[in-house]
Amino acid sequence: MTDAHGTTDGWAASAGAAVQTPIIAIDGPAGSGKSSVSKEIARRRGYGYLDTGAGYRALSWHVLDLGADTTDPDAVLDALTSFDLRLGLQPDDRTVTVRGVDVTAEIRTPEVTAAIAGFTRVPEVRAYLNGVFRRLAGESGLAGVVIEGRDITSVVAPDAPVRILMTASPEVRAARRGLELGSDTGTVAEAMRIRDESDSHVLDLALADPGVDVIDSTELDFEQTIDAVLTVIDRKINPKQGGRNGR
Ligand SMILES: Nc1ncnc2c1ncn2[C@@H]1O[C@H](COP(=O)(O)OP(=O)(O)OP(=O)(O)O)[C@@H](O)[C@H]1O
Ligand SMILES: Nc1ccn([C@@H]2O[C@H](COP(=O)(O)O)[C@@H](O)[C@H]2O)c(=O)n1
Repeated sequence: MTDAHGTTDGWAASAGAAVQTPIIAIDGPAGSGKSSVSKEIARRRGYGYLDTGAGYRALSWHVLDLGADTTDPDAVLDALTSFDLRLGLQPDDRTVTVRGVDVTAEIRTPEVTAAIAGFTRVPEVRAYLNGVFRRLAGESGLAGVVIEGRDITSVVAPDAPVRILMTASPEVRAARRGLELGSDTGTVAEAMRIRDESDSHVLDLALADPGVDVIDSTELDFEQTIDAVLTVIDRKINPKQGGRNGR
């Protein structure tokens, strides 16, 4: 596990500074496949995997645990002073701790998930978390880090050599998530609609930045999606080889 409060040498100090660790930046709406695809890419390429949503979830848990109001910007900013977050970068270790407490399961509860929306529009909070994410990736010493979230291609790592926006139709995303959770697709679809709406201020699905590759997995199975992502990575990181599969 890596300490989120490490020193700030190198590229981690600011968004535009020199990047030593190649970043694969992946964004997408809820259920678009970001985390499952990013983890598999990290496994196959020996990269680290950084789930920025887990950072937002951990902060939500922390503020609630302090008994503070997640919709009060001052309370959330106060809470940052005691936010001792540890996030693993190994794709098969999802452990998240806050102040030494293992919150890996708690951060996925509906209560914690719902409370995140209270502070995601506070610029200082986003800037703080972005600094944490950049430090974690920049100090990892790994051959590469796949960072996934909502604003990675646009804000956290706009200079990343590989930037991908993952999409899938709302119906397909809800069906996949419903299958995963064993839940009713209609209920899942409604929860996703609410989250997509709330997240629309950080992720504009209609407007991928120039240079961002859009991968729509609506008609793709998991393996085909991985193949599409690897093709983009190889085209962007090893352009002289003409990309994976000669593309
Ligand atoms: N191409 C695909 N074909 C079939 N199933 C897929 C595909 N891509 C992802 N899935 C499945 O869809 C579900 C949602 O994927 P995942 O959890 O990776 O989404 P996410 O974008 O990280 O969601 P969230 O933002 O809510 O965490 C998972 O069960 C995953 O295995
Ligand atoms: N870069 C990010 C990542 C996440 N969020 C917010 O956190 C919520 C949970 O994220 P998951 O990836 O675990 O679903 C998400 O709905 C966003 O509100 C964010 O703002 N920026």
